[in-house]
Amino acid sequence: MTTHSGSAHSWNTRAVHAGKDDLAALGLHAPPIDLSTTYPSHDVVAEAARLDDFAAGNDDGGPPVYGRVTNPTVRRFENALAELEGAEAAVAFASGMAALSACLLAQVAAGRPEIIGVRPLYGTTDHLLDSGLLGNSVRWVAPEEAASAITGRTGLVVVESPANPTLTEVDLRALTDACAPVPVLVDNTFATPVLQRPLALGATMVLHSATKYLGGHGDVMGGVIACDEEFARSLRQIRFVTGGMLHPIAGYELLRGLATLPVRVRAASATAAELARRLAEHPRVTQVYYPRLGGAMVSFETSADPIALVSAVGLITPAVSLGSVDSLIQHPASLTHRIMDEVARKDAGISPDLVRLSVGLEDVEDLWTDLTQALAQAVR
Ligand code: MET
Repeated sequence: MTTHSGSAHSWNTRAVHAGKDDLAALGLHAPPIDLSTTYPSHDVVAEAARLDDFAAGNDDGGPPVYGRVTNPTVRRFENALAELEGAEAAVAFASGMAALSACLLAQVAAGRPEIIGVRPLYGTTDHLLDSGLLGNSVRWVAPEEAASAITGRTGLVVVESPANPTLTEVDLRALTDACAPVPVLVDNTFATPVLQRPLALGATMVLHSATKYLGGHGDVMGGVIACDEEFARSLRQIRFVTGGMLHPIAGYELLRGLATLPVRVRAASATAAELARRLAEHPRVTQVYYPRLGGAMVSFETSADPIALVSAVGLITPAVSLGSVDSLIQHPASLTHRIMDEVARKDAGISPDLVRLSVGLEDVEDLWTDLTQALAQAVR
């Protein structure tokens, strides 16, 4: 029997095959979707033992017991994403926020409720940390101050790079070296494992809003943490009791999305880089933000009316979210980062003039035509 070994093939090849290596032997091509909420067992004693094991956060790949606890289709996506991020394990949730919440709850429950946050972060992430809703506290610091903010009760350093919405980049290697052994969680949603694998740079956990590039088509919501097996156990324990499990259909769609992730990200990034270059020369654009790392997100400040600009697009869709095959544009101060108060937004460097563009797979000339006509219309 021919099998695909993780080490024998390139990363791009693994993006296509990860999580599916057993399919041919099963006589299948597409991964099966298991929608069972419960699983029959005539061996109550064995079933009880498995449930105890799941409650302790273990998942040995054996038979499931209940759909809130584990699911074979979701497990395929978790295994694939873990492989692509270079992690021992991954734990999937119903959304990126559910995934982040599980990380916070795990650290709060372990008696390490102090979080060190590096701004900017996605607005609701910032709000979750700042509000202390899950029993945590937060200290906001610049990356180079993070290590000196650590105490015996620090549970996590939270950073996003490139960051939502300013695309600010952090030297992850320097940050993780300085903060060790305190765990560093990197939100890798914008970069994706195509452009950056934070665990190889010393991060402890990688967070994805899988809704974005991993899904890639704007039709599936999910979140996932890639980490070592020890953290994965804590996260599964939290998911067991909070019920934030990813739906199996979402697991299927996310696994399907991974296969095209490298080509989607590279194609959209090339277009985004060109748009960033053109925007920098546009008379109504005062500042362009585009990561050194590349990627398909471009943000810019405009002397035009940013709200009118977002309303004036035709081909591009005025909407929050990102990472879809089609381009989306939005005004962070009004929408994705609205929940932060004005002082926090200022601290994060988010200007009221900032517009965030998620570049899709359309032709660059069509996108440029739409952007320039919208910029021309958007008078203050
Ligand atoms: C409700 S606002 C958000 C969604 C998404 N995280 C974004 O940054 O666009």
